Amino acid sequence: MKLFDVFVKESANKVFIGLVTGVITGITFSLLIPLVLIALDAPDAELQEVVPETINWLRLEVTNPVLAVVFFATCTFIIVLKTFSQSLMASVALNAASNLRLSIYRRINSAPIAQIESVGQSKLVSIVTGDIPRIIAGVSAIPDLIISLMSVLGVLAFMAFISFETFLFILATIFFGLVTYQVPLIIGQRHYARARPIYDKLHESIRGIIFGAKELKLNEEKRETFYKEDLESLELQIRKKEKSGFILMQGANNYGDLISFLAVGVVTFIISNYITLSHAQLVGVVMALIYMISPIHSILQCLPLISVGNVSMGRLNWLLSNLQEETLQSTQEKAPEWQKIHLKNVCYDYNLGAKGKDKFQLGPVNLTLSKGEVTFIVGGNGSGKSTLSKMITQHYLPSAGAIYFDNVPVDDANRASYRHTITSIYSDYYLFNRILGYKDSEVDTIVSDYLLELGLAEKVTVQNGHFSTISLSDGQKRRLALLVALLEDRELYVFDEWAADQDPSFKDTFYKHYLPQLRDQGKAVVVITHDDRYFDLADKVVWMESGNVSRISMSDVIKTDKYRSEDEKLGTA
Ligand SMILES: Nc1ncnc2c1ncn2[C@@H]1O[C@H](COP(=O)(O)OP(=O)(O)OP(=O)(O)O)[C@@H](O)[C@H]1O
Repeated sequence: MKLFDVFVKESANKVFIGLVTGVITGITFSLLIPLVLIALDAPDAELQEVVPETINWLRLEVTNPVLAVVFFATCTFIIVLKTFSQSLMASVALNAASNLRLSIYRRINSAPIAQIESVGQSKLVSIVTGDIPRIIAGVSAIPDLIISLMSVLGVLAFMAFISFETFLFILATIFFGLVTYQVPLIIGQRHYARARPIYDKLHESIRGIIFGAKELKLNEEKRETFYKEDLESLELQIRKKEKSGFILMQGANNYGDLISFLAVGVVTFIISNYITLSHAQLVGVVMALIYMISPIHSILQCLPLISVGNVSMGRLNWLLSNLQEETLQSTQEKAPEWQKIHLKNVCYDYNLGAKGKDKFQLGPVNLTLSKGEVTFIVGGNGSGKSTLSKMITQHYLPSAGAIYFDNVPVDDANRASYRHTITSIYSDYYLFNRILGYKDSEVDTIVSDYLLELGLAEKVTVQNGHFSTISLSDGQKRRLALLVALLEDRELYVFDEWAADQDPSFKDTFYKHYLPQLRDQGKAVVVITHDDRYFDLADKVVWMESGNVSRISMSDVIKTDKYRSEDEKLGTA
């Protein structure tokens, strides 16, 4: 997609009307010049007989009143028409810009999690906050460019009318000016374009300085190294590239501003030696050229914006091709009732095609999860617990094998419906400051009860579904996330190390109260945990090792193991 397509696709009709009115404005503008020339030079003899040459109007002496009225009426007409044309084009540009932003939000919203993770947060943020505004600026410059182009075309038409040969000379001069203007402009833009990938790295470093502030604060050497190598050096690279880009572009702009005068010089000093022009014709051409300074200046102002916008458009196109929409069917349909989830030879590959230590393959995993059952997934760091759970919650799609809800395989046609039966709290969960999907105060009472139950009532209140604050401790935030999950009342619950930062008493409450409660309500519950003290509370424990399920223990075995190990401890005591 090109920048201009974004603009035209928004409303081709309006763009066409804007173009036509732009042309009329340009041509009308050119008509002012002969009017002035006539008034200055050769008042019409017949006109003089009918109308006195000078009249008194509001104590002002007005020469050639008929021409004066025509002149000011034309000026008013131009102002009205130009404003109309600009407003029309600007409204198309603003709509295009806003719709573009909305489509990006929608695309991110509907992209598969794996693709969002693979693009990376920094690049995503850099494109949304850096490139989109540049694209918007580029799109917004298109109307000005078009209207100014039309004005220039109108004036050129007027010149062709005065003297076609002169017009050809001027056209050649302007063409030469515009071509030579492009050289520094293109080099300048290259410098800007080279700065963009450095911005991506800088965004990552900025995240480091904000989110790693605590770590850096405690180690002067680390802080200095990070500052120098990851911030200062990138800033210096960006500064260098942008400075040279700016100087070249500024030089190009100044040169561009003089293109019209260049033409004036050519007409005054050169063309007059080759083509015979009357004094009136010469004055007319020079006036027209001087008038062209403003639209040419505007064109040259717009061109860099449009071209920088095009660079950003390239990055956006890259993002769009790497962030595809999931081909899911509408979520309106309710998923069929289910009792069990079966994972059959399910595999997942990060970095498909990668080799060696970059490659992690999960599976093939065979596993059954049941409603009314609490399943713990346990294992060492990096063994694949979260990856497995993200497949269970339908965030990652298996690269091989299939997941069945009872006997129904999950596919694009029903995935959205099954997702509606699932809720999860991952370790990188995001806590919204309100309860989404509920209207007004209908949830306030039930949320207030939960806040009391979760020990948060003194910290947080709720009004019309909005939490009074989410500036809470890590453990408290997780309790609020648990509240939201409980409120959703889904059929499958997945908790990824939810209890990791809870105090001992609440950890106990989670394992001994909430998990059994969810099981008694007939929910399927999956808990990723390292809390081996509570393993015996699970109905099933799935042990992961290097991306594979190494063992599945049922509750009676876990309990026997636990008592055996406690006996052993007592025996050795
Ligand atoms: N977004 C990702 N892109 C590429 N590889 C990834 C990604 N996320 C995880 N991995 C790799 O997959 C492997 C398993 O990660 P996973 O998060 O599933 O482990 P885990 O058992 O949950 O670990 P932990 O107990 O530390 O949370 C790791 O080796 C990791 O490097």
